[in-house]
Amino acid sequence: MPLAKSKHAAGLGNALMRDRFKNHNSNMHKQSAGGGGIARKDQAGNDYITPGKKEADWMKMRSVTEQGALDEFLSTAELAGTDFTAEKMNNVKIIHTDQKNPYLLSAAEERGVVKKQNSKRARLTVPRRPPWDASTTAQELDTRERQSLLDWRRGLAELQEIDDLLMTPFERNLEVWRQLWRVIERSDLVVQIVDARNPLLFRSDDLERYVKEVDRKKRNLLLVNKADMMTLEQRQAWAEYFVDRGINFRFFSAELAKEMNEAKENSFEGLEVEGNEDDDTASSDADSEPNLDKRDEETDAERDVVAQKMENIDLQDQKIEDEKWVDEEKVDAEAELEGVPLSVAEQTRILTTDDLETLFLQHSPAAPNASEDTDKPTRKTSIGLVGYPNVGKSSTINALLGAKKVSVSATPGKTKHFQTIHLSDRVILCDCPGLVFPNFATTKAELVCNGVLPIDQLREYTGPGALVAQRIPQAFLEAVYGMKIPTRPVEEGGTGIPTGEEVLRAYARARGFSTQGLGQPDESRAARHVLKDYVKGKLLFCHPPPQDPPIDARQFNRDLYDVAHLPQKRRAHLAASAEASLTGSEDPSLMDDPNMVPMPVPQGAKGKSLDKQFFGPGQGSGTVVQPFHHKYTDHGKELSGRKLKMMTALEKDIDPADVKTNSKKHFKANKRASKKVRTPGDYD
Ligand SMILES: Nc1nc2c(ncn2[C@@H]2O[C@H](COP(=O)(O)OP(=O)(O)OP(=O)(O)O)[C@@H](O)[C@H]2O)c(=O)[nH]1
Repeated sequence: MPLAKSKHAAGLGNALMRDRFKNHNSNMHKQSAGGGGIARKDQAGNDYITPGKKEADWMKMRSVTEQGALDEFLSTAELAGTDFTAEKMNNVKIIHTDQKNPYLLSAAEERGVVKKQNSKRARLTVPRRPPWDASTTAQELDTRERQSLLDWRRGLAELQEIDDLLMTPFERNLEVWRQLWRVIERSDLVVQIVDARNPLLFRSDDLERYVKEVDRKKRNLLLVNKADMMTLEQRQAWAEYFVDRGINFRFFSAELAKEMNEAKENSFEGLEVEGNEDDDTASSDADSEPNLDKRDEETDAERDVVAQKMENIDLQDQKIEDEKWVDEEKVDAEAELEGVPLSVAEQTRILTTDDLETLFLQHSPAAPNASEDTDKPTRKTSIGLVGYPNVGKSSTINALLGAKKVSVSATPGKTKHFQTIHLSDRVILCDCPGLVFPNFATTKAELVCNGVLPIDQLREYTGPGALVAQRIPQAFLEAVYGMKIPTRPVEEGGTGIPTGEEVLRAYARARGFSTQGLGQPDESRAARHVLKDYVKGKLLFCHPPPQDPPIDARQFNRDLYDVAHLPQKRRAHLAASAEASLTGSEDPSLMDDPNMVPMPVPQGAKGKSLDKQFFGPGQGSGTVVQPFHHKYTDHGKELSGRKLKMMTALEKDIDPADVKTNSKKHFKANKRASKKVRTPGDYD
């Protein structure tokens, strides 16, 4: 029998191997056939497959950022069109294994790294298009472009490998850079869009230099998008930083602009309905408000929201007026050069789409030399829009167009081809594919938190998890997620701030995410959810501008963690809880939830220190999503009996194995059943 068993086992193993390789080979065969690849044999009898034209076209616009060692080596060799052996010698990588903390840096280490980065910053360049003229053939230009990109990549590889500096996963695909070159060549104004939460990570100052190299007359603008995520104070701090460095910048929020567009549209629709006398629902009495009376509740609610939005927009204008006391003399250096002196109030204002279009028109080709008899430019003003994936280029264009003409994605990397959009008969927009510029980063964890490295493929989550725990105050995390984060007491060595592990375990328990086997809280899965919330801005953190001594980041962000920044549903819970405590009545949903933590209610109706311009109800709340309801469920039904006991045990940190079961047989059945338990998060 034992012989028979082992024979059987060996047979199965071999069969599996045969099966796997058979499938693999046939898949490969199918792929190469489907891609239109051409198979060749060299003199030594080796097989080569080159991608067919169809496949190459599809592949060439793919964004190439992070490459494995082999891919990097192969593509470098391909660009160089040279011999593999020689390239291999130049590309030897030194792997450092002696780092104390592989994921995060201590404050002292970070200072050291930043100092080193600053000394090498001049080498962070974007690739230049090699010079060409009418006599250059397409073939020659192609070769020169490849050579230029190769030289550039070698320079950056040196920074990474010899100087041991961590960099953003910058774009390596020549096709994508070619798109950027075209956009720059066409544009009168190149708008670099950056995420307001960390403008310097997303900004390439060398790009601005390059724009000027191409043509001195071209202008640069740093458009700090997602400014709805900042307080006025934060915008002031950044404005000061940009002004000091002569950077031409403006704040914008595609999200707010969209809300304003919608509010306007809705109010127009409202007016139309009210004014429509042919409407069946209209009363014959012209003095009354017949249509309003006849509207259903939903429409009334919509009107309230629109009215609230319009009120906030008025508030914004009022506040801008109020702010004019601020030093009117201080002007933006480059803006002044361009003849547009800006007050500090203007610098910190979030532009509307109309403002932005007016700003674009100031860069009309005819504008600088416009004489009395030529008030019309000879051609449309070209505006290039450039930036990392997901900074909001499509949203900005949509907001400018006032209607959905370009699809907006929540996944990075949607815009892949440079496209032109006629904004008006005077302005044309050139939308460049999202591309990652070479920049320094302190840790990979930082890149993950900034949405530059994708979360779905994340294996090392403890570093980014720790950053979230350090940055977002515990009370806010607890209030957003309706959970309690148990932390190690200070007497036992705790720091008073939860660790990443503590946050992720608490979240996993609250959502019922547990690992297979021992059923421990699934921190990895929790990390993916929490990090996505951070990237979306549901867990909000804005980087302060660098200065010496550094600005305290917690202090800089303190006004972002109040009730007004909680998701709508959590706010409703808190309001109900406050009311219940005043009236003495019980709100079962809150009283039953032992993990619900009260948030400090801010002074004043909306919080004393809030930037009311942009954080009124509904304003800039695009980042807020519905929080989960903290109840264990099985296919939508609330858990009961043993399953609930198991989950509760997990929550209390009791080993589920210690939970009493009715019988062994019953336990096995439950175990089988519990494998099928899916929480709504499984399908996220
Ligand atoms: N809060 C807030 N979110 C924004 C703003 N602008 C864009 N977003 C969000 O950011 C995400 C990315 O926006 P997109 O417009 O698709 O970004 P993109 O730069 O065009 O991205 P690619 O198409 O990948 O190049 C979306 O989830 C938007 O809702 C803004 O001003 N405020």
